[in-house]
Amino acid sequence: MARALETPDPLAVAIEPPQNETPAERWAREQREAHARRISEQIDEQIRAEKQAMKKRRQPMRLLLLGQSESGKSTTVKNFQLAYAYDAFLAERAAWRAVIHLNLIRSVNNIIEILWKEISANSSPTDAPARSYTPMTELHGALDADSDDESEEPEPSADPSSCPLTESHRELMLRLSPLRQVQRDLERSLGAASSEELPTSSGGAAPWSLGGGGWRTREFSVTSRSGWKGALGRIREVGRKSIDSTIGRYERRGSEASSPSPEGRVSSPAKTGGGRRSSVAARVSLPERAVEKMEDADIEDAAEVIASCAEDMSALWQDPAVRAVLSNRCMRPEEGPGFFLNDAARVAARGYQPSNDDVVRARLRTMGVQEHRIMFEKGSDAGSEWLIYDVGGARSLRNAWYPYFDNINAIIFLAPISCFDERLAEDRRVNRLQDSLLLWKAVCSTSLLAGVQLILFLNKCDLLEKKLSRGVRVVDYVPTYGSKPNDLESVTRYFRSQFKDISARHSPKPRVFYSFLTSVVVRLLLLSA
Ligand SMILES: Nc1nc2c(ncn2[C@@H]2O[C@H](COP(=O)(O)OP(=O)(O)OP(=O)(O)O)[C@@H](O)[C@H]2O)c(=O)[nH]1
Ligand SMILES: [Mg+2]
Repeated sequence: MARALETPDPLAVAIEPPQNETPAERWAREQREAHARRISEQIDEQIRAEKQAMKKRRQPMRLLLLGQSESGKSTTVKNFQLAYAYDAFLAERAAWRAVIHLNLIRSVNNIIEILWKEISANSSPTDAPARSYTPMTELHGALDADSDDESEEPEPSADPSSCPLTESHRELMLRLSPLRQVQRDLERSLGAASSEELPTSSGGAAPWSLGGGGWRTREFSVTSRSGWKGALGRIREVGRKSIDSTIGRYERRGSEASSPSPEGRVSSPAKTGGGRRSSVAARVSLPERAVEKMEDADIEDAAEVIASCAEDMSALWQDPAVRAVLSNRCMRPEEGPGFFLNDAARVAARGYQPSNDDVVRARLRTMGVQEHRIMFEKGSDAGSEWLIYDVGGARSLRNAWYPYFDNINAIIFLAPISCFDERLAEDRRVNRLQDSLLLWKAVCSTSLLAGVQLILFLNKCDLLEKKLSRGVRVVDYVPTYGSKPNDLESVTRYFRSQFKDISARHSPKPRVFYSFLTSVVVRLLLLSA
């Protein structure tokens, strides 16, 4: 033990300065030691930074998509999935078939509504169809921004000779009448998101900014795998049924719900049950199903009826007289969401499987907030995870946004700038562009988002370009536009400056303004930055 204490510490011996060290040697040694210390500290710092970065990388990037209804939020998510989570996209692709079918037949039914209205307006009171017409919410027509007139369709002249529709058009429409019931069945199957009706809202553009309703918990949250996709994902191969009996069921339902009486009149849904059926609609008579709940097999039934109507649907859309009626009423269904009539033959065909583009173009309203998890498989972000929150943009759904403002890294705000001449579906008094600007202002000024990066997508530039080239004048709806040229470049520059100005004036602290001109329906096409 005593020997051990007498032994010098080998470490101290190793680092002690050499004996007989001259001042110059000492200075050089100290320089060397200081340099080694600096290097060591640098290495420590580097290790610390790498650890931090790794920790950060494990934290998912949280991205929130905001914007009014039909601004393109869900379409943007589909684009992200296509680019970065293709396997997940593929897994869900087949489930979109029913949505696309619903989109297709909704266009057909809406057009038929207009045609009946045209016939009714040009008929004498005795042979006018006795029915009430549901408002068109999906077709985009011209609007007068300053007008308080709530009517959506210009009334045609009441001159019977001016009506281009003939008896053969009536027959075509009657043959397609089973699609009304198919629409109802698919809507029931797909749930509230597929309904055309939305509660009107008195909450303004940004209800959370009014206080009170903004502090709700995430009660509306649903994940991307729940809801209708889950239900449709369970669809299994069902035994093929007799096409005739399937069509017969729908013809019976359709005839009772809305097909014309033998005099060619259309009975209102309230008048179902009585009366004789037309020769077209009553080929097969089957007992009414007791249970109305849609099952997997019913979706297949709907697909069969749609397939049997494929030719008639194409004929309706290609018909010059039908186009003339739509055009007279300033109706452009082809510019509305979820328009598939140009592809009716393909989409309605038996065995149809949606393509990637079909899925991107399909329209299904988002209810509540959907969470999408994307794991980057390649590129500089490989291994990192993104959580994308896609919200329902209708005014009545915006209260659910506020809880998602917390702990978010970035927001993509979509403003559809082609909508400068359209009204909000939830509140017909409000111009859609005006609603987007109000919403943008509320988002910019929300203090909880003061440190969050906002990225603005001025979307639907493809539709804007079409509209402008048709001669729709921005100044007629946005008087402050003045006499500037009515071309894409000038219009987008003006709209962008409006959004930029709001960001600069209403952000609680300075933030960089990032904006892009986009047409997300054509693969998140960034037209310019
Ligand atoms: N032509 C064109 N259509 C677009 C564009 N972006 C979206 N759409 C279409 O507009 C419709 C509505 O788009 P969605 O992405 O469902 O809109 P959303 O913002 O999610 O709407 P909500 O879920 O109601 O809030 C879809 O049918 C899209 O295909 C675009 O840039 N150009
Ligand atoms: Mg959506």
